[in-house]
Amino acid sequence: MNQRNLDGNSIIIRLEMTTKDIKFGEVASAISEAGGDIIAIDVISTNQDVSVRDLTVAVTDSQDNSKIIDAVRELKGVSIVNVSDRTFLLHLGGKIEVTPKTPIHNREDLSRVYTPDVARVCSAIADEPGKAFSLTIKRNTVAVVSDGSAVLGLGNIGPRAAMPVMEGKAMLFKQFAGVDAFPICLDTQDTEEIIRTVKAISPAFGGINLEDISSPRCFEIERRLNEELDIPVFHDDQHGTAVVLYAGLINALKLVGKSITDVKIVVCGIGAAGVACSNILLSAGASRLIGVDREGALVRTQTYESEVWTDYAARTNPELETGSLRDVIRDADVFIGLSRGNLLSREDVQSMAADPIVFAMANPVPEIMPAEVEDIVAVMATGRSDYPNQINNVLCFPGMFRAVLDCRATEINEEMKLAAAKAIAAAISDEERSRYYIIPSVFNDKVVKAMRNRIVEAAVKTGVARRVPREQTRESEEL
Ligand SMILES: NC(=O)C1=CN([C@@H]2O[C@H](COP(=O)(O)OP(=O)(O)OC[C@H]3O[C@@H](n4cnc5c(N)ncnc54)[C@H](O)[C@@H]3O)[C@@H](O)[C@H]2O)C=CC1
Ligand SMILES: CC(=O)C(=O)O
Ligand SMILES: [Mg+2]
Repeated sequence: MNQRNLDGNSIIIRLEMTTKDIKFGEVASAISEAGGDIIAIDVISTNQDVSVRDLTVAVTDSQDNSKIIDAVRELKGVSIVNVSDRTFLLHLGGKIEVTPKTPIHNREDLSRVYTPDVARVCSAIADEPGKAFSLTIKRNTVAVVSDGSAVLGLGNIGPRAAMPVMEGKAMLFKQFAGVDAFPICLDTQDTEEIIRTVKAISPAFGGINLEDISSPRCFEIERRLNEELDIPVFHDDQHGTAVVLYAGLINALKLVGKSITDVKIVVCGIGAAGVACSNILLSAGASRLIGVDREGALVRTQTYESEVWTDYAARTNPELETGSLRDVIRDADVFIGLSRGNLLSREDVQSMAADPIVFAMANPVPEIMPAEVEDIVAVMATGRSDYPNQINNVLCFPGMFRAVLDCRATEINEEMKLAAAKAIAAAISDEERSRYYIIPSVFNDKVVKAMRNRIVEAAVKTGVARRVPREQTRESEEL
């Protein structure tokens, strides 16, 4: 696939051609001159006079769309019936639905799934609330909760606009780990109201995945919910990202022959993801870690309004470096971006130490595009699925929640996160590891299974599992 297709979208143009006035080759040349690649042609109907076709055209950005459409519109003998964007088509009507497990054929079925017989099941749960795990969707269902305040790198775009991301996560939960997930976007950004609401909806769920809630509110919301609920609450932008980042860094450092205890690491964007990623690296032994946000490097000699930053500065930047990203990135071995797109320049990367590792993880646009530094980095990773080395929390949350639902964990602790990171890193053997392959693909079906078993083991060992899944022992032996 060429770079144009990797970077862009595609549109489908349905056009009607009058055969006496124009040949298809002329349409194809006009599209190509306007910057589009025709990647598929479907003939919808044709007769002696008129031919209707759908052309799927790869384009780099929305500006190209109008250029291409205008170029086709100007051709004599062609009229555009409609233009559709394939991504938008995929979202029409939303991406998930609820499907019953068994059909209701007759009155007897009806009485069993609903009233009157359902009342016996309700009473059994009322007598013994723990039975909710075996007799309702709780045992396999997770709420994906957002307030729309930090959606990808798009910022505070609100709960309605956050829904496509949360629906997408629900699809991934199901496809990769068989977990049922509900997208729930709340029309409030008030910490107390979010906590109250999540607690109120929690009886239906075996776990809560908090998503795209901005810092610093996300820290308090997660802490309080974990204290007040008996099911795991996991802010994925913090811990899911940290787990996958650590897994990727284990393999990247092996490639360049450097140790986490020695390398200088610069983390850009000290928000939800940046704080959690820094924490996991510090607990793995990183000693020369510097955080940078909008106002420059965080350093303990300064005071910050945010308690989180004050605490962060106290635990990092031992050499008290000050200044902008450009200043502190000099001689760094590792750059980790969890901020916004296009913040890092080629010159910044050139000023890093030999064999630089660049993890530009902002979505959808990374801090620097791989093409700009491909020739000068040892290892490059982004959060995107259209480049090699996707460091994205999608590699963590399906396996993590599969494990906690299977063992009915009450929480997700540090041991369980480290077990997850090690299982992900170990999916790549010494022979397989390369600068383009430091992290397994989300389509590698061994990853969820390996993670699940190691996380359940850690949960049992640390006493947070309410049951040991029957297949655990057998599967652990297989791996
Ligand atoms: N690849 C992955 O798996 C993940 C990627 N991300 C990406 O990381 C980014 C941050 O996400 P969150 O931590 O959830 O958001 P957040 O809103 O909690 O944090 C973003 C931080 O970046 C800082 N920032 C913004 N502009 C900056 C600049 N010019 N220089 C330095 N810092 C700047 C903000 O001040 C804030 O502290 C987003 O782009 C998101 O898409 C987040 C989670 C997972
Ligand atoms: C991947 C993800 O969770 C994010 O970019 O926010
Ligand atoms: Mg997110």
